[in-house]
Amino acid sequence: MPPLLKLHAWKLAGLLLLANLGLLAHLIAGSIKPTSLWNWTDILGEGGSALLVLLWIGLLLKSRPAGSVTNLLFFGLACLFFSLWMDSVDEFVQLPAGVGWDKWLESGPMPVGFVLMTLGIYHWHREQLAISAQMEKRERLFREHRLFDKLTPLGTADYLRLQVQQALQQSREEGQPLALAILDLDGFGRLNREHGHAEGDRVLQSLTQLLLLNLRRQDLLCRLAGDRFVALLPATGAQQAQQIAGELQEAVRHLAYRSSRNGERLRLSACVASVLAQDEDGESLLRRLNLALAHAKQAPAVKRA
Ligand SMILES: Nc1nc2c(ncn2[C@@H]2O[C@H](COP(=O)(O)OP(=O)(O)OP(=O)(O)O)[C@@H](O)[C@H]2O)c(=O)[nH]1
Repeated sequence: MPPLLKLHAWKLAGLLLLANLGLLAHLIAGSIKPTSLWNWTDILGEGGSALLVLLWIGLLLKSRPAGSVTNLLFFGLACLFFSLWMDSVDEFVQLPAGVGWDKWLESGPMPVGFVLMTLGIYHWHREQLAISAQMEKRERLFREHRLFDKLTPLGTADYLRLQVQQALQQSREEGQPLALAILDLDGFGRLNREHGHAEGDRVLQSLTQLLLLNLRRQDLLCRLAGDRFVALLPATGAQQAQQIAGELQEAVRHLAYRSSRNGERLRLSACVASVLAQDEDGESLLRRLNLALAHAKQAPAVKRA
């Protein structure tokens, strides 16, 4: 049995039974009209409408999950179908004068069907709103996923921008300082060329773990680009930020990273800088941070180390 019939067998059997009972009642009470009396316009209009409603019922049951909304829509459509079917039957069957029940069968289920359909469509609308709200949540989650780096478990530059904006607002509200520290590996391009891109990836992953280990719980580390990382340091003054940046630089210098090819030690070093947030927006704060790094890079290596 097709799944559609299996799921809605009772409903469909009930509709079929009612439609046949209606036909039977007409056949018992009346007689078939001669074809010369058939009104083809009515037959096509009413019979065609009944068939279309049957098609709607099929599409409805095929496309919707079983449940109360589907039932309301089904019974609504079933009433419309029954009315139209009875209307079509009296085009072929002549009932004796004085019979009135056929008018009830034709007109009675129609308004009931419209009421059920209205209720069904109203609940369908509410169901759609709930589904849309769920989709929106998923979409937000998906969008936020895109803000995370693929290589490291860190946020991207876009994520950093969002977090900096929020942190600036929070620091203003709480009257706390906010600082940013930046770290950029030295000669990473050369490391890539000499040891391969895959080795470079592993260096970035180890470096990420190292930096995270050396930061506090409240700090946020993001990967700004390539070999450049930024730490957002809430409730941190200029001096403390400088100290944290210096510690990160030291940690990188002491990292005993061994290449995966022959286990040789790859010596790493990094350039760091830090800035204290002023009364400014996130973009200008990040611009100042990059500028501070550019200045630090220009300083002689001996002075930096
Ligand atoms: N392995 C690897 N390399 C990357 C990735 N993203 C960027 N890079 C490389 O990182 C290098 C960064 O180059 P630069 O900005 O010149 O950095 P650098 O070679 O360390 O130069 P300085 O910072 O001036 O010392 C480029 O060669 C990029 O191809 C990545 O995800 N994985």
